[in-house]
Amino acid sequence: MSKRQLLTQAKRWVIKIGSALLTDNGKRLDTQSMAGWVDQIAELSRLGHEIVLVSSGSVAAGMSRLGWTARPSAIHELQAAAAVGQMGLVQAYESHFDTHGMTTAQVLLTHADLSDRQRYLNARSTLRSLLGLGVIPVVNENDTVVTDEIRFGDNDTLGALVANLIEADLLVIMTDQQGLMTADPRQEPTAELVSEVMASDPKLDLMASGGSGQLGRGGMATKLRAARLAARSGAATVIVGGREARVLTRLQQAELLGTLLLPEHERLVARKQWLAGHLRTKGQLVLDQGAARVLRQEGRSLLPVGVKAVSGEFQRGEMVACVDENHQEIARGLVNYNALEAAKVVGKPSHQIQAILGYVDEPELIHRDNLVLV
Ligand SMILES: Nc1ncnc2c1ncn2[C@@H]1O[C@H](COP(=O)(O)OP(=O)(O)O)[C@@H](O)[C@H]1O
Ligand SMILES: N[C@@H](CCC(=O)OP(=O)(O)O)C(=O)O
Repeated sequence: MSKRQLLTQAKRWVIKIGSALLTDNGKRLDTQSMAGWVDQIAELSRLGHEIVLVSSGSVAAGMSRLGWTARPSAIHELQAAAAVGQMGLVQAYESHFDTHGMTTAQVLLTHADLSDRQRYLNARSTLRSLLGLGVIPVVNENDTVVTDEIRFGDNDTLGALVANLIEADLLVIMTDQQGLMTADPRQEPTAELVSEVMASDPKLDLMASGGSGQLGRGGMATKLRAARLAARSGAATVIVGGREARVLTRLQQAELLGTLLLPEHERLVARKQWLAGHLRTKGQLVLDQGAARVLRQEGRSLLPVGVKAVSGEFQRGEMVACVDENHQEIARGLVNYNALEAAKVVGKPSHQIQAILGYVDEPELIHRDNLVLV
């Protein structure tokens, strides 16, 4: 199977569109191109792919609405432009998606949001709910409250963080070059396109060391870093020229476009390695014999009904150990309920969670994707 078949099979895509591409010479939003990408995203969605769009362009759109011709350097002016421009940006997406009968949602995030556990979980469940509802989330940085990000314009990293957050299979970074080239094509006209490579390959650092274009901020270095970040949760990345005709649908058909950066491990393996190695356990769940057996032998999710006792203090999303009746550890995983809630629902069938807690987040205590056997 060609590696490009990965793209046809990738269920969940994060598509990042950079400033360099979105703005018509930095003067205004290129709404005609935006309409073209929206048409393709609508097509991908009809084919069963789930899409989160990460779109830059608020600063440039704001500059044009405010009648500014040069990008300001003062942070508060950039933030003001972004606040004005974000309105135009989401308006343009909303109206184009509407022609396909599709609904969009605006999600503004900061890197700090994603490093706070509770906010991370909230962002994750919001995005998952939106995808479940068939809505297209349109994500940008919350420029009103950030400083460095707006200065370095690093939506590439945001795209990768979103890919990690929703466990995407694929991150597509659309930019103004055809992909990652052997050198910055603005300086080296003979530079050639790299078609397929492992994201971790050290020789890429030198290739991507050139700066950015006039309008973009991050250049290739942030795109490479984003691909490596996405690879940590097992997602592949494609860096591709967004001006190429029907670029997204052609990628979906496994056509050789742009640069494919591959992860070392497939998504679930990468995620489980990360789970196993990175988190401390905050509590324990004692399983009955049946639950211990299905976890060990069939790799299934852990339901509350198979748990006899809960100990420790843990929050939703934290790591707990699953032990058998002899206190032998079987597995560990990220728990869907906090210690108090878990204590109330253990031993009970999942359909009773609603009646016991007054709400239900998930039917499992630990989903199998979040569970590693030890
Ligand atoms: N090896 C490379 N291959 C392709 N582009 C490169 C490379 N090194 C640096 N660049 C520069 O990166 C720019 C794209 O990044 P950037 O301007 O930040 O765009 P965006 O707004 O899409 O994030 C290109 O226009 C190019 O000048
Ligand atoms: N959030 C800001 C800046 C983001 C930005 O420029 O990022 P990038 O497209 O990666 O260079 C905006 O929407 O203009």
